[in-house]
Amino acid sequence: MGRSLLLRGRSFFGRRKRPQERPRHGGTQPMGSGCRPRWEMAATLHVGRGGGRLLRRLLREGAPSRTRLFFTSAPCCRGHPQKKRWATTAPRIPSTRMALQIFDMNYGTQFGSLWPSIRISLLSEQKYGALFNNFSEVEVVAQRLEGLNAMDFIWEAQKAVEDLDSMAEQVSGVPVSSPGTEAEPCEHQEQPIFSISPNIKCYTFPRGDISRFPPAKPDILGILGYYLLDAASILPVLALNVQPGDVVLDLCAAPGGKTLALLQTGCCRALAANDLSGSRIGRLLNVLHSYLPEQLFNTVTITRHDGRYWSKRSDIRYDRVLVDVPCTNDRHSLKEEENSIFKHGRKEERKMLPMLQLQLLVAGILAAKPGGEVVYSTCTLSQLQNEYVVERAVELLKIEHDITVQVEDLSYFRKLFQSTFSFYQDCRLGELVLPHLSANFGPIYFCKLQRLN
Ligand SMILES: C[S@@+](CC[C@H](N)C(=O)[O-])C[C@H]1O[C@@H](n2cnc3c(N)ncnc32)[C@H](O)[C@@H]1O
Repeated sequence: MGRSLLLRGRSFFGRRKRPQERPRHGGTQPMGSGCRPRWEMAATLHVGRGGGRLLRRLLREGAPSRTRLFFTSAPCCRGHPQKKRWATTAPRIPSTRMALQIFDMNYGTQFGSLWPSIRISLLSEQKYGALFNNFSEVEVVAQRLEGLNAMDFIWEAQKAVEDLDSMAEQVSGVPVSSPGTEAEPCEHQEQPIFSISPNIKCYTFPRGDISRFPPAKPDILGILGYYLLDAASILPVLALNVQPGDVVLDLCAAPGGKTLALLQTGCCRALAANDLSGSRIGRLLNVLHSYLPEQLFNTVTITRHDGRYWSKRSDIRYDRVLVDVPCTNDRHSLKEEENSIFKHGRKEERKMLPMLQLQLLVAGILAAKPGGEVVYSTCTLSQLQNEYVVERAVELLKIEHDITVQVEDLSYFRKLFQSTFSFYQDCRLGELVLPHLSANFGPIYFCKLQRLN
């Protein structure tokens, strides 16, 4: 590709000129404007192949005195269009802005008229929940949280549904099921059975209340009373419906919010917490040490493997598997430059995310025993990383492993938790919590699958 060199005056490539060398009227002064420029030479060289060599020689040996060198974007002598050249210092668009541009393009189409409201919520301050630590001084911590006017949204939701059910019973005279109970099949029974992991408590401030939780304090044993997280990220753990004696795998576990929630159930006979990242495993270990008594450590195994190849490493088949995959992490990507997947150099990695997610989900399902249950979750709104991944995994397991997977209905989550979260109504397979200014949690997508054979 040819390039052209414009030779004018002197001073090139960053060397500061002495004041007497500087043209009095500025270097861009047009010729013939009445002021006599002090440049001795002004020339444009059109150079084809070998232009780089010429430039290096000029730099080494020095250009003629009072000569300025410029690259121009003039077409080269062969008439080919000039390739645009970027200085290495050209400012790059910040990752947060890049993320917003891409979201506007994709989510504008995906969510239509809902997008402006989701967008402003994503750009506003996020709301937190306090995951209650059952292994701390429970009464003191509960009093402290209730004193702040926060409520356990899981208990509130179950109570509200129980109240509705008993009202319905009184009106119809037909018994209806309650949350968390496996009722006998019954012809009259049309209410769904709410099956959620037990013993998990998570405090939130009421809708519209944007108060913040103070940091948790250690008790006399040094154990912290609650863990702050996006309250919607508890929903995938609730959906997993861990039962007493279950052997559980958390395939992408670090930094450990959901691992901690799984342990709060008190149901895990054994829990394998795995992650690929060593530094994030360090954070997971810190979390477990800060929140659990030592005797509970016997039930937890921490490993650092590539989750995609899990079943090649372990023969254990699990009752429950959580696959909380890496994703575009939408809220974080709009706020933080650091570690952003939208950084210039991470474009390829970003494009490959759905493939990585698919591989992790397939590995998670292969690690489940027949009849076992798997929850797939992300913190993105992207259909490509959510529903498409689930669809592809179901197809792939059938074709390549002859394994049948059934997607389970989680629509009762919408009814149960409607007063705390804003749910998207048009998901086909799973559930999606949409950020909303009055309940600024999420985005969290979760979908439950059962391995049938
Ligand atoms: C969304 S985060 C998990 C958050 C965690 N479940 C929690 O609640 O704190 C996704 C995690 O997947 C891990 N990861 C990425 N690629 C992985 C792989 N191939 N195998 C296992 N873990 C992986 C990342 O290091 C990251 O910690």
